[in-house]
Amino acid sequence: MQTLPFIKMHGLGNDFVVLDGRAAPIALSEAQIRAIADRRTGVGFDQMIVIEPPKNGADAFMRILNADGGEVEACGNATRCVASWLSAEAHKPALSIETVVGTLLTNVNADGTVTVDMGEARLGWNEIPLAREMDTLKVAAGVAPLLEATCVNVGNPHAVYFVDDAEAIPMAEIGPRIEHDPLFPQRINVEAVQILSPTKMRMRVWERGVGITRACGTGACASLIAAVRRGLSERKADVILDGGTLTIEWTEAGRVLMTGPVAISYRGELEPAVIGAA
Ligand SMILES: N[C@@H](CCC[C@H](N)C(=O)O)C(=O)O
Repeated sequence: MQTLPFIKMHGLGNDFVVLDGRAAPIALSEAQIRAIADRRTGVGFDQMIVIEPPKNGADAFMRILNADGGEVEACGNATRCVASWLSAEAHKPALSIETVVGTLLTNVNADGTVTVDMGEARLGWNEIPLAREMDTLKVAAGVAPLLEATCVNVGNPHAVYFVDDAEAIPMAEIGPRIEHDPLFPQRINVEAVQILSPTKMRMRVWERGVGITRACGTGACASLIAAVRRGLSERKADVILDGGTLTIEWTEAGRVLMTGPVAISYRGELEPAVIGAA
């Protein structure tokens, strides 16, 4: 087995190993992904991204894998990172990137930040999905002090809890219990959100399949949408995460726009001993 080149990127500390599978397919088992995700013996990442040839005429397809090895539908920060990399390569700021749940439009802005149009949020109970019919605005589920969620699907599922003090929430303890609540048949990403003003909120996250991360783009989108639905926020606001700030807008037309910085940390090659660890 040969070495496998990768780029390590991050959006606000939400970090990614990005593999280029356009010229030759890359198929890794869940065990291999987990081995590469190991922060001591592998590289370490929140998500692994495999760029593949487009299936429907976009600029590229991106496959998204959580650190636990499971494939997921959406990752806002990784989409912005991939857009930045592919835009530089293609010498054009605007791209279309396919994912398993649809094609996303991206733009590298003049200041280097990247905006992604995450599409339309889904708010129906069976679109989150929840295990049984209920109003997704107020879902009685969770673990104290997170007891009533607003659920939003922005490609992936989120349970957003509004709190008085986000720093006081023991996310590492509560997050995994909510993630695995049977009400959420596909498990769920968990956000604790403190409203600071109608245009600013603080968000902490427990990511499905990963754990605590410094930022979650789709989580920031879900938080803004949940806050608008509850009358707590304007349609455009800054979401302050552990790793920095994303600007999120839910347009009147229903599109969800996310803007923020991206960075390349380093380029490297995965050794066969790591890839083959499984
Ligand atoms: N970090 C991401 C979300 C990654 C996927 C998530 N853990 C899930 O399982 O849905 C983002 O920036 O959106």
